[in-house]
Amino acid sequence: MADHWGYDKHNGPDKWGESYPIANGSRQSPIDIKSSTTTYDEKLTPLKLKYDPSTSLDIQNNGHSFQVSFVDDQNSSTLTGGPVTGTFRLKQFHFHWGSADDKGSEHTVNGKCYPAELHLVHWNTKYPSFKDAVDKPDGLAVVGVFLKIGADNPKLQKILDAMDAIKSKGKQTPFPNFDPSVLLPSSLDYWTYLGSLTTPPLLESVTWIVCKQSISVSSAQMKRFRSLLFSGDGEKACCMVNNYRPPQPLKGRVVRASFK
Ligand SMILES: O=C(O)Cc1ccc(OCc2ccccc2)cc1
Ligand SMILES: [Zn+2]
Repeated sequence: MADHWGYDKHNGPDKWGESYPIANGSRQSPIDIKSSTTTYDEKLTPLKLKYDPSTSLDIQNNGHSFQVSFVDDQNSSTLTGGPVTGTFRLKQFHFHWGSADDKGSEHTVNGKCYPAELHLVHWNTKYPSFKDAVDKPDGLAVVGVFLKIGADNPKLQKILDAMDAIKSKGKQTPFPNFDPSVLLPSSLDYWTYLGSLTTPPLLESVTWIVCKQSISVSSAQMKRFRSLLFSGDGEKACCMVNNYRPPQPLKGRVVRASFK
């Protein structure tokens, strides 16, 4: 792929395998979660997410999504329990969304798409840093939360208010004192399986933890997400929409449920 990867016809998910052969690997993400074929595992413990708002740093448009990054030099914001062993540190969260309310999530449930999906990215502290963890089979744990069209979600307001400052690729602005736990659903029941990054380099290093319960977002709020640009200042404006990879083959993997 001559140019950088993206989500267009010429550089999108169907083309990623040309530069990243692992795109056709044995544990790629996302997947369609077929609830009737998941297995309840009583050994799965509750997910423990402990987030310290003082670790939130900035919000940026990276040309593929927008992401909020966190200070990760201590165990201040962590994921423990659930399907993982040890302590994973929060590095960043970002979203994937569509050009309309009928698509946008990466994981699907019984073939159903949601208009957006939140990913909270954590790395395993058995490794010295995110960069060391990102290519290890047990390196990352990503919590996925579906966004479902409903009432305005006031918990998204701080993020939406920052969007004007990060409209185009490369823009970044301080984003202090944000508690990502306000974005979690009331129930932390989850599905879990072994998968990958859903963007290049598509590394097969993610323990996925997908929440069964969604959070709300209004159509008007989704329109604000779609006002962001993939393009940088001075480039032909290209709306940031459909930044999602479609479901990938399960290839014999088991999806476990933390709930009956
Ligand atoms: O949440 C996802 O979509 C999975 C995902 C998780 C982490 C991630 O990090 C980007 C990154 C990968 C490798 C090196 C540097 C940065 C990219 C994607
Ligand atoms: Zn993601």
